[in-house]
Amino acid sequence: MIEYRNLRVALLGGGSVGAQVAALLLEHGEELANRSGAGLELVGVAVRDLDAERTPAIPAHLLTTDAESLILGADIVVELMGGLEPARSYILQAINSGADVITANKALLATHGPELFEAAEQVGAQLYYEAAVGGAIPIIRPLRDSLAGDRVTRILGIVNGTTNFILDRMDVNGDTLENALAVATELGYAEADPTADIGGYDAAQKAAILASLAFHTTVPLESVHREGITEVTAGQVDAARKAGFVVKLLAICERIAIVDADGAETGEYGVSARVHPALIPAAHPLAAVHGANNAVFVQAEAAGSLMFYGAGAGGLETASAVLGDLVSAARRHVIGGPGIAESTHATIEVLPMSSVRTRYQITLTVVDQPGVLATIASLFSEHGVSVEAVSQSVSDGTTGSLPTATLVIVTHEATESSLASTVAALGSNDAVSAVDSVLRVEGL
Ligand SMILES: NC(=O)C1=CN([C@@H]2O[C@H](COP(=O)(O)OP(=O)(O)OC[C@H]3O[C@@H](n4cnc5c(N)ncnc54)[C@H](O)[C@@H]3O)[C@@H](O)[C@H]2O)C=CC1
Ligand SMILES: N[C@@H](CC=O)C(=O)O
Ligand code: NA
Repeated sequence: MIEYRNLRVALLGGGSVGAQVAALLLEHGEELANRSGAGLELVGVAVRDLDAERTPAIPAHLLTTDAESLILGADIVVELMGGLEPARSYILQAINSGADVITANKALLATHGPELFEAAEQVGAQLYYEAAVGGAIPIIRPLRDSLAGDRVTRILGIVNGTTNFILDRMDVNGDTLENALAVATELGYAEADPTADIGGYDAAQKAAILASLAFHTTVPLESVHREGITEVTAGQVDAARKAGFVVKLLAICERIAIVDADGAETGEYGVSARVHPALIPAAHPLAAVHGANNAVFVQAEAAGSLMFYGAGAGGLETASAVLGDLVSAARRHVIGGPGIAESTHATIEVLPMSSVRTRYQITLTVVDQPGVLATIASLFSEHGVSVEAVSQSVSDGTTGSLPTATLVIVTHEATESSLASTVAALGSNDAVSAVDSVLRVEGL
């Protein structure tokens, strides 16, 4: 057996991901050393409760509640506790003591990423975070390295396993959001506070990370438009299926040409990042992403369209990405030299949601009488929204003594602001009994 220099690995957090990382490190130590050129010695696991049950179990002699002492003297610190504090302080402590850091903590990176990257750059350390987006799927390294010579134009992805699992169960099994969330939590997919998942916060954090990486800039979390799945109804999921669509929570990061007041392109670009439920055609590859899987489409000027697909959540699956980062960190230690700084040289304007253009499906209950369709169509055109398709079906209800009908309208691309004013005008028009649903349509 080859004798390698040992690197001391400190693990912070022994939960769904941490316990799996510890087990794989202990089990595959020799193989990892052969791949890295250095031994990866797990010197301890900082936990909150020494007696908590863990799957798989972590040997008791490795457990400690003293994270700060564990970090001292570590060559590599793996942060898998989650949350902003004390994770941020521990990572800064690790960096400032010369350790490389691996984290899966997208909440922390999306909130304090620039501070952490700056601290790492100052001391020549490296911060690795493959597990923070798309779980096991390699997506950070492809954006950071493989596509570093290309120009990314758009990312369209399913980046939250829990919400994809829930929407899938609502669609395929007719499950409720509450039931499906309980199962996702049991399976270790959900965040410690699952509001982060269903409220779209987790996906927004990932969108901020992806947009920053892809466009070589810093996209603050506050500028990511965020809507979760709590307003998605079983009726919408059902209607979508019947109309040949599925509802997915999407993260969309785009490079957008900036236009002047007359709509002419100025030659400048901005970026936008948004997370919201959207309809996608049933034949679209993203529609076939089931369960807690994730998929990220990347479009780049030279490469064209690429798709990254696989397990987006789950302790063991996510541990795979952490182990990959551990091997990278160990190889870097063997070679020596400073870490590679984050590429944020392009300071690009982050555009507001109002300037995003997309297509919409609007479902209305209207009074079923002659001339209504013409009234509705003229409302759309008055607000600069072009209608692509309208379908009408008889509804069971009445407004006063008048029968009602359901109209499903799909628009051509329009700006959010034009759509918002159209919806407001529809809502206050006498012919419209109710605006039942407004969903964006992607991937057509
Ligand atoms: N579970 C998953 O599928 C994925 C999780 N992640 C991220 O990985 C990280 C860990 O996630 P999970 O393992 O699922 O969380 P978890 O809640 O199962 O585990 C976190 C562990 O850290 C411990 N901990 C929290 N604060 C601590 C403190 N101050 N001192 C010592 N220990 C502390 C907790 O007791 C718990 O055992 C999070 O940042 C999460 O967002 C990323 C991708 C997928
Ligand atoms: N809670 C997250 C875990 C992975 O990032 C998810 O459901 O995707
Ligand atoms: Na990943």
